[in-house]
Amino acid sequence: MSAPSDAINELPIIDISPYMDRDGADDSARLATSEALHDACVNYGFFYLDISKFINSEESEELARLAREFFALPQEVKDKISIRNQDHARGYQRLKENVTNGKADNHEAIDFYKSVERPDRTRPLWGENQWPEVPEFRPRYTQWIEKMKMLGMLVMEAMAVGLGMTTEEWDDLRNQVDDSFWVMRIIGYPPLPNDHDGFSCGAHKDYGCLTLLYADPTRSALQVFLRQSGDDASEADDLPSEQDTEQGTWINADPIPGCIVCNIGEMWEIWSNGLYKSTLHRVIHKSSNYRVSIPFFFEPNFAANVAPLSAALRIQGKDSVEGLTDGKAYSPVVYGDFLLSKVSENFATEGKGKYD
Ligand SMILES: O=C(O)CCC(=O)C(=O)O
Ligand SMILES: [Fe+2]
Repeated sequence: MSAPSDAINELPIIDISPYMDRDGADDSARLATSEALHDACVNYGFFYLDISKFINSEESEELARLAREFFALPQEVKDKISIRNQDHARGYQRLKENVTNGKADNHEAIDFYKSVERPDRTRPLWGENQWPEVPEFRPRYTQWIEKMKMLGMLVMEAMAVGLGMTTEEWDDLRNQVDDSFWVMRIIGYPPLPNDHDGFSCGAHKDYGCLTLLYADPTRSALQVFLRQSGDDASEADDLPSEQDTEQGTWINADPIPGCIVCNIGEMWEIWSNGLYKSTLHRVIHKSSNYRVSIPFFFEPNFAANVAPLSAALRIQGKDSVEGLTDGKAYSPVVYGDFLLSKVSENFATEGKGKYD
């Protein structure tokens, strides 16, 4: 397998500040951000978001420090908040407890989901979050969740403009994400031995809406699969090939100071009727340090009915899904049903509900 190339010159960097600073930025700055997002979603499905005006680096570094403090605890202390005590989704998962493409992932993690009104730990995903007893952990991460929810909403609005949606169309889309059934994972990656042919996290697509990933400065860990232009997306859908393929290459998406990595999940692929790509990615971490990453999955509302958007169909020269005669429209899904079907597959085979 050839070494992945450096993504820094390949994945675009998008400044979201025109959408954060309503008074300071003019319409043309916002439009430039939206157009850049549109291009990035058509061509890559992955990009860097410059959030330096929104989050200072000490804040995210402190999250990584708190995560390390938890992962360094004895196994039996970490197991006290195991997913097995709850709904098999919320809580701690041991090293290699997660499986992707039939292989154990070389990481441990804690998952948190949006709280539900009447928790029931016997119902998949419907339990309560379990917080480590590490001092400051809960308030710091709670603050992060609030910021990521706000950021997710701004990126959604900017993407709606990039897709050419009218104000009414954006109102409809906003109603599908304004009570986001978000997920936050805190992941710890010990190094993979150099001669190991496994994965820290196997190749997968995220299946929701937007992933907002803060990762510590470790390089050469997260890799993104870029298709060669002109390839038919459906060919690459059959991957997850873990090998280099004819159709594309794996590139590194190394952290850039002041930026987070953002990628779109399968819900955006449906909304955009395939115009936007949900892109395969994986983690191979072989450096000597313990890596920490914190993906925040900004998702649709649990009850959202996700279907191709008129704005995407207009770009594709199709007036409406009903009018399509070639049958090439993505099928709608109710987000919560889709999520449960993914998680229950894991319940059946693994006795647990891994998020992705
Ligand atoms: O750790 C990373 O960089 C990526 C993790 C990831 O892709 C995921 O949790 O979905
Ligand atoms: Fe992912």
